[in-house]
Amino acid sequence: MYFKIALDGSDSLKEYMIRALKHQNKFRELKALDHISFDVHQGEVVGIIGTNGSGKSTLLKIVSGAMGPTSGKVIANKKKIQLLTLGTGFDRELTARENVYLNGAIIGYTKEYIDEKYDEIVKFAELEGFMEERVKNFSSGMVSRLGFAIATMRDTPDVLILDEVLSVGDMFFRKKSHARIQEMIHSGATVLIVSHSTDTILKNCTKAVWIEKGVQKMVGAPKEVCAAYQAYGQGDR
Ligand SMILES: Nc1ncnc2c1ncn2[C@@H]1O[C@H](COP(=O)(O)OP(=O)(O)OP(=O)(O)O)[C@@H](O)[C@H]1O
Repeated sequence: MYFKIALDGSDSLKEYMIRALKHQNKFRELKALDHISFDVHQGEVVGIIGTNGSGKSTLLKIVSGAMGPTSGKVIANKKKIQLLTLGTGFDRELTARENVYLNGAIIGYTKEYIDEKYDEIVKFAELEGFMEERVKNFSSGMVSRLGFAIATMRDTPDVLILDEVLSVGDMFFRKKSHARIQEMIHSGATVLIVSHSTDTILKNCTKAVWIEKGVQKMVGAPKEVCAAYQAYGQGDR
């Protein structure tokens, strides 16, 4: 997977467009993922680890179909895959209530579905009494709780992809969100989890994939893969 990175960044979209028309924009290519290949069987819970910028989120976006790879392919039933990331699709100028509808629509819920689930979402996020407040006045924990409640309110899909959603909120909310994710995992879904916590991988996963700087370093039992990753982190990188 290649990304085009601008070499001399424009300060505004207007400047970018003018440069584009004059063919003045210069780019370099960044290889974000290189020859990644692994199988995931039904019911497996696969943990993906790697240091910052290794390509984990890019991989999840490709698997979910949110992004097309430059080359290679993902063989999966795309209709039944759900990517769960937090913090996308919030407008801080809108109220929390408005954001439930906006964020829900982005995820693909209908208005009727959100109407039906609204009270449940507010209760799970523990934001009763705050829903008419603008989100810009919320703490980051409150925003994350709302995002988590919206994203996990639907029935579990066949393939569930979780991008760093297990470290949300304070310790009490984290316990609750962990239980919700466990429920989804144990409902028989195939799950892909990105996490920086090897503890999370060891507790939840049946297989682990370690990706480092876009390259697949290891695929195997979580215990072995996490041990190799930790040894790498402690040594010279
Ligand atoms: N849309 C994009 N355009 C350009 N470069 C991108 C884009 N998305 C990701 N990248 C680059 O691709 C590389 C991999 O990014 P990615 O977000 O997949 O890593 P990650 O392993 O999920 O990182 P982190 O652990 O920090 O969340 C990074 O160098 C990043 O800057």
